Amino acid sequence: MNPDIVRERENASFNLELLTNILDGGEDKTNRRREIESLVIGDPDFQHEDLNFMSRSERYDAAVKKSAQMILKLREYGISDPEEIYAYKRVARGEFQEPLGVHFVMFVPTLHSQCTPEQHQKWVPLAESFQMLGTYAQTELGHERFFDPCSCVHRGRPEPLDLHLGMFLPTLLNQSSPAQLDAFFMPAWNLEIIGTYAQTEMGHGTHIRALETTATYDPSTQEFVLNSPTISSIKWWPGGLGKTANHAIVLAQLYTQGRCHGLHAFITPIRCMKTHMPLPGVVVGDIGPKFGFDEVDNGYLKLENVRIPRENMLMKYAKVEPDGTYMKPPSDKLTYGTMVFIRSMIVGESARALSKSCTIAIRYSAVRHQSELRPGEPEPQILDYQTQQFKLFPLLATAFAFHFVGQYMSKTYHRISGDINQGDFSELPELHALSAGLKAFTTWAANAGIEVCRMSCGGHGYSRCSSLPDIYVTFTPTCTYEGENTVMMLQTARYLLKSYKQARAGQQLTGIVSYLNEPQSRLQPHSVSSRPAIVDINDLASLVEAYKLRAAKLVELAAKNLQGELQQRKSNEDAWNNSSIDLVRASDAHCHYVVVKLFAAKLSEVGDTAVHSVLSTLALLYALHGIALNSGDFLQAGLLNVPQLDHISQRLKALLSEIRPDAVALVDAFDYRDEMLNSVLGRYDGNVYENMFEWAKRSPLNHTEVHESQHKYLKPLQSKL
Ligand SMILES: CC(C)(COP(=O)(O)OP(=O)(O)OC[C@H]1O[C@@H](n2cnc3c(N)ncnc32)[C@H](O)[C@@H]1OP(=O)(O)O)[C@@H](O)C(=O)NCCC(=O)NCCSC(=O)CCCC(=O)O
Ligand SMILES: Cc1cc2nc3c(=O)[nH]c(=O)nc-3n(C[C@H](O)[C@H](O)[C@H](O)COP(=O)(O)OP(=O)(O)OC[C@H]3O[C@@H](n4cnc5c(N)ncnc54)[C@H](O)[C@@H]3O)c2cc1C
Repeated sequence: MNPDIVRERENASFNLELLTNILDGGEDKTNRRREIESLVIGDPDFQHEDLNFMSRSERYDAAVKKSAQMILKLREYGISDPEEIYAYKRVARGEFQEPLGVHFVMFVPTLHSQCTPEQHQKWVPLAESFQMLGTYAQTELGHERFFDPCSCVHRGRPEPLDLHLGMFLPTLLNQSSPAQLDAFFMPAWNLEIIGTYAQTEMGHGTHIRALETTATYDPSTQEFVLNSPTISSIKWWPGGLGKTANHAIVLAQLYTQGRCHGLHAFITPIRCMKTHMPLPGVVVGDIGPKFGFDEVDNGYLKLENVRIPRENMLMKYAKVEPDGTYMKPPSDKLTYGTMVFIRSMIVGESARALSKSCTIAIRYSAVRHQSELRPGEPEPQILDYQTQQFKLFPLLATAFAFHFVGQYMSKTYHRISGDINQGDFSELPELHALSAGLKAFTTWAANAGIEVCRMSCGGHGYSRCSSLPDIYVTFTPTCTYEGENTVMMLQTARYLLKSYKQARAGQQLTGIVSYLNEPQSRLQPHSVSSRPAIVDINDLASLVEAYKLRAAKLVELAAKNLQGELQQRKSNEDAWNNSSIDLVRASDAHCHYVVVKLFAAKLSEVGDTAVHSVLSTLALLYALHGIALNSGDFLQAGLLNVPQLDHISQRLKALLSEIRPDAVALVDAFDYRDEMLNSVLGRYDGNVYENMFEWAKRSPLNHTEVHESQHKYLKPLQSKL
């Protein structure tokens, strides 16, 4: 063990095990998680060469193999609790995505949430399916509960089966009639059906109302005919589509009786279940190498008059009768349910990606010595530089904040989606607004934070042995997929503005936007001199209040600007576009408030004094750092005065020093085993240099002493010059 890192751990002011228990949700949960992680770590079937030294094809191969092994072993061990499945997969996958991800997390849940009782009768009876479930049946949970797709949503490294687990299965679960569930869920669960979620097209990802794929109902054969009418309508991006999947949930414009009824979901067989060859009329393949996601075969799909039975339309909400009569869903946004689900889960993924990056960067900073602080003295640990602390500790605080927000988002999703399943759609708009905004807010912050962590490791951060480049390329698409972040912020803004208008009209708001009801007088702008600053920079409750007032102020500002535009210009749409910078700013402030509020609220649940103290320091750091970064907003809202800015900056420095002795213990509390971090820089024992040397020796370029290019090009060149 590296002596620096040993000393760091000895200096910790709190019992890190207690903090780990808080992060896990209890001591029992920590113990069980560790038990499960050990199942993978001790399993020779999961030992393999570092994927960094493999070609893309080899990585895809290894990822599919790993997915298959994981599924078999989970069933063999009888691990069925979603959190336990998640814990198992987290280690088995390391930084790699799971090829079956979207099958389980998007495909099956979509089926589940979109089937009708009539379809239920037609397909294999439910009970038979449960018998086939084996250990899952033993839990005696309701059909919607025995499989929790949350267990499959986690973005380590991508794998080809991710879309099957991540979107295909969840969509199955969310949108199938019970009959469809019986027909498709078990084959999907048993991987006879490997599904993906094919929504995005080459021409449109965001504006899904403009998708061009058509599904035209033919009553004479009771089939839908699927077509990709243009080049831009080719499905593009779905994970696992290129090589792995044999079915896709295809989102297409439904035509029946000569009318278009908008976007609906259709289970579409794309490859023969025996030979895996593409079916007639199906043109399918891999879209080629990307920024990351090497293990995943993101694919294209062109449909040429592909016929599927009427029963393959997911009909829990909208329906097409045999004669072609269309029946509307209770809400046309229910087709979007899978996206809301994944967005909610991505919030927790932001916390994980950032906490891993902080673990690597902070451990490395504790063992890396560089430059001189005081002449003649040994080189200090780079963690002793104030600037290094300023880079890393606010991110550490952010990782904790997002962890708690992720827990909240997951709970809220389950609560509201439970109501939706019971036919109560009243909280759907709030769920959509919250999940869209927090998905964008947390992924943007984590994405930027991972890169800061990488840079803070100097040159070695650039090496793949640090794992930081992998974490970055794997995580960064969360800012784009499941709803591009700016677009998501604008969706949240739409809800905020609607709520603001309702509040102005005297309506009592509930939920997270209820602060918009507070007396307008508190929100009037005051000149700094005429109004005492309300922020007590040492009091978290006061800071939460300041974030709330800032959010209210920015929502009001956006609303006024929009109103101003409307008075000057012609259409709502132009006015919206001309106010969209303000709208995104308002959403951002709203989300920031939610995060600070939830972090502060978490503290009240912490009993242990030492853990409470260190978490309070982090919460204060998070809140004050956010104010420093956005000081213009707080000044503009009259919540802060200029002298206070200097106090904040002094207080921030003091907080960095307070956190310094606990920094390594704080990242240890995230409890990532080396096998999960897969980072030479982030090793628990801190023995970085010798292991970096060993790692480099395994590079394929070192397999021979002299590379063949010497003989092929350089020697001949030398002889010519
Ligand atoms: C941008 C929008 C939201 C716009 O939709 P729209 O129908 O044009 O809506 P609008 O006119 O702006 O608003 C109409 C109304 O619909 C509401 N709404 C919009 N989305 C939802 C929702 N999900 N749940 C509940 N409600 C929703 C809006 O709030 C509006 O409500 P309102 O009229 O204000 O009451 C939509 O098109 C969208 O969600 N685009 C993003 C596409 C996306 O997320 N694609 C994901 C593809 S799968 C993927 O990326 C997999 C990743 C890989 C992996 O996970 O591994
Ligand atoms: C790794 C990866 C995996 C994916 N997996 C899947 C999958 O499994 N299944 C699937 O169906 N799709 C998948 N996708 C596609 C993904 O969902 C889309 O790329 C995403 O929804 C964004 O849409 P877009 O590409 O059309 O971006 P665009 O909408 O073209 O965005 C480009 C720019 O335009 C801006 N913009 C667009 N509309 C607006 C607006 N209304 N207001 C303001 N600005 C706007 C955006 O902010 C952005 O800056 C995947 C993508 C990636 C990268």
